[in-house]
Amino acid sequence: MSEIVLRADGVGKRFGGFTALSGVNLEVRAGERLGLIGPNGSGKSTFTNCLAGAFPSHDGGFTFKGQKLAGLKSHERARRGLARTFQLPRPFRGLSVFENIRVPLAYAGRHEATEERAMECLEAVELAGKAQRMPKELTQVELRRLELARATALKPELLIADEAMAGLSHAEVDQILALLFRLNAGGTTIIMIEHVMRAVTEFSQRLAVLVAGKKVADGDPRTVLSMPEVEEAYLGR
Ligand SMILES: Nc1ncnc2c1ncn2[C@@H]1O[C@H](COP(=O)(O)OP(=O)(O)OP(=O)(O)O)[C@@H](O)[C@H]1O
Repeated sequence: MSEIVLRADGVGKRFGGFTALSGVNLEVRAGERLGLIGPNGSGKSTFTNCLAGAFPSHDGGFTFKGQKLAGLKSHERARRGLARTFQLPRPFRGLSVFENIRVPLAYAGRHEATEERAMECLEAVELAGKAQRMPKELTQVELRRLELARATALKPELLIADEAMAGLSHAEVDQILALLFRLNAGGTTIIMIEHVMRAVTEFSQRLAVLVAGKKVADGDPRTVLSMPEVEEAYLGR
């Protein structure tokens, strides 16, 4: 079995008096494809934000590649190999597709040829042909592909894909799935947060389920999805 790349230990987060996450433990192994699911408002994005360093957790913490992440800012976590996509893609609207990838690479201070790496990233998401276009000229699925290129430009070891497929057609979901499978085959560990159940079940080797900020299940997807508490909470049966 491969080594544990990420460990969450008792992660908790409150917003004022509201507890959004409570005592969440999770282990992810190198190269794994994990689906993190749960109903709206169950804490999936809050978990991602705590992990990525967008805001601090109140309790517990994360260990990534054997090192604690507490106190590290988002960009420091990114440099250590942790990447995430945003539910709503946030391209730099005033920059071309190419510059959207090149600029963050240059900012990250990579000494490798950033122009070549930027082009390689666009090729990987099949956007090389649109390198000189502006984000507003892209379709929804192309924006999601650009978001994936941005997130993976620094060759992360772990990618959290937060609802990368919301609102896409069946065929477009397949495009994103194929990209994520390809990234994983190249060695990237992936946590998929998704409401498109077909995609989650096709992709995930394991499922973890959050309900009201607590992890209620974690295991083989078929077993997890047939658990009565998961069916009741998640599928509303
Ligand atoms: N910045 C914030 N301030 C106050 N409450 C917040 C904040 N961010 C999230 N919450 C609350 O925390 C809870 C968990 O939200 P979160 O976005 O993590 O859920 P989610 O599982 O990602 O939902 P969805 O599937 O709809 O994206 C929700 O009740 C939400 O309203």
